[in-house]
Amino acid sequence: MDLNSTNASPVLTEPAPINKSRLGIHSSLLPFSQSGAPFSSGILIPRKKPGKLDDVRSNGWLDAMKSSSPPQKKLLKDFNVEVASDDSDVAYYSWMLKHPSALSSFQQIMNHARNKKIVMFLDYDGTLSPIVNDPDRAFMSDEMRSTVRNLANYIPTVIISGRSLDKVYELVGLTDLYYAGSHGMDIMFPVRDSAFAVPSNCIKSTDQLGKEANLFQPAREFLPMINEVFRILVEKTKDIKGAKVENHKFCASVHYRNVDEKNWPTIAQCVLDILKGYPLLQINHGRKVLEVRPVINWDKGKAVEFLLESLELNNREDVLPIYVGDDRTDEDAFKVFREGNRGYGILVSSIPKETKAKFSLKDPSEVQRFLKCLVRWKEKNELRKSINNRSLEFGDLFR
Ligand SMILES: O=P(O)(O)OC[C@H]1O[C@H](O[C@H]2O[C@H](CO)[C@@H](O)[C@H](O)[C@H]2O)[C@H](O)[C@@H](O)[C@@H]1O
Repeated sequence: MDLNSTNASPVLTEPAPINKSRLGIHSSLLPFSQSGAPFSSGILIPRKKPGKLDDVRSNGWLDAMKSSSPPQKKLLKDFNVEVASDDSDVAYYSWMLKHPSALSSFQQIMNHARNKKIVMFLDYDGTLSPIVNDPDRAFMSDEMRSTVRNLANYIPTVIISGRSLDKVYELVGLTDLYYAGSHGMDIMFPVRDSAFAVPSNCIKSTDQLGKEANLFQPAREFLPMINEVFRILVEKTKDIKGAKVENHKFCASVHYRNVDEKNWPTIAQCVLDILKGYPLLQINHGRKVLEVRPVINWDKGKAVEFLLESLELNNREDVLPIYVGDDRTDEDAFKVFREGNRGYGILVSSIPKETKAKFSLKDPSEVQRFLKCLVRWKEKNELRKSINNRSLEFGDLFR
């Protein structure tokens, strides 16, 4: 990805022509035509996508909500598998033939990693922390934290999450990592003295340790809009029992995990009605969550490419990126690896799911085992290298 070419770049290299993007966002970031009626705040709005249905029953939202984190039986039915009592295991194991366990394929993955630099991308919720009812209590275990810390000693490690950058940093609490929040719309990366051309719309900031860092925020102009919508969402959903709205800076999440299923149409219709006033915002379906985000052409896949580029590790034969995630938003990163025939996507799922990931892991405890194996493999390699170096030095004594 050439970050400064106007075609591929998400980044403005010159001031945007005013009639193209009053938001200051390059047209390559907007997925469809921008000729439309002026927005009340003076922002030019894109023409609405044709054929969008205005009712949650007819536009597929309700179906998507029901199938997010579905009970096993329902999902197996979706996979056309006859479900009778224990058949779920059979279905899972036959799915694993297509997406083998990253644990049992560990040696195969490491064979491929030989003489390559691994870069690890880790999603947070459902990958490092188990899915729980209260998003404020989705903590990773101390053991997982120390595993990730050990990993980062050997391998550049990025945490990439739908949560805000600050929140995910607070939850992970490790300094030697890279972080991307708001589904990759808020990226902090180190300042380097190198050939990497820092995109012109990056801002200088400081990281958690007070060190100079770059911030890349391709949806920065949407900040007031997201804040406004967040406040409206909170207000309009306050009487729906169990509903919870989170502000993740460049996106807002409306949780319905704790809402009675009979009220799902109400919460969905409420979000849809609010979004009718904001054509520059769209909805993504996560795990029992509706995520409101800008319509810019940016996702976790683009963020992964951006981060690799900024670490000067993109499109290199000697680099093996690995991405572990559990969510639909992680599919964008899996797709980048699969289509580019580089790197490995690992889906965390205990049920069969349609995915672009090559491998699978059942749950966060398997993720931890996989990361531990990687640390051990790295430790052994380092030891081997230092023994080799020492025997070379020893050999020098006799030369
Ligand atoms: O990209 P991620 O790090 O996976 O974040 C995705 C969303 O994760 C959180 O919600 C999910 O986890 C919650 C805690 O386990 C769970 O209660 C919820 O149902 C899940 O959707 C987070 O709260 C969202 O804002 C993130 O977008």
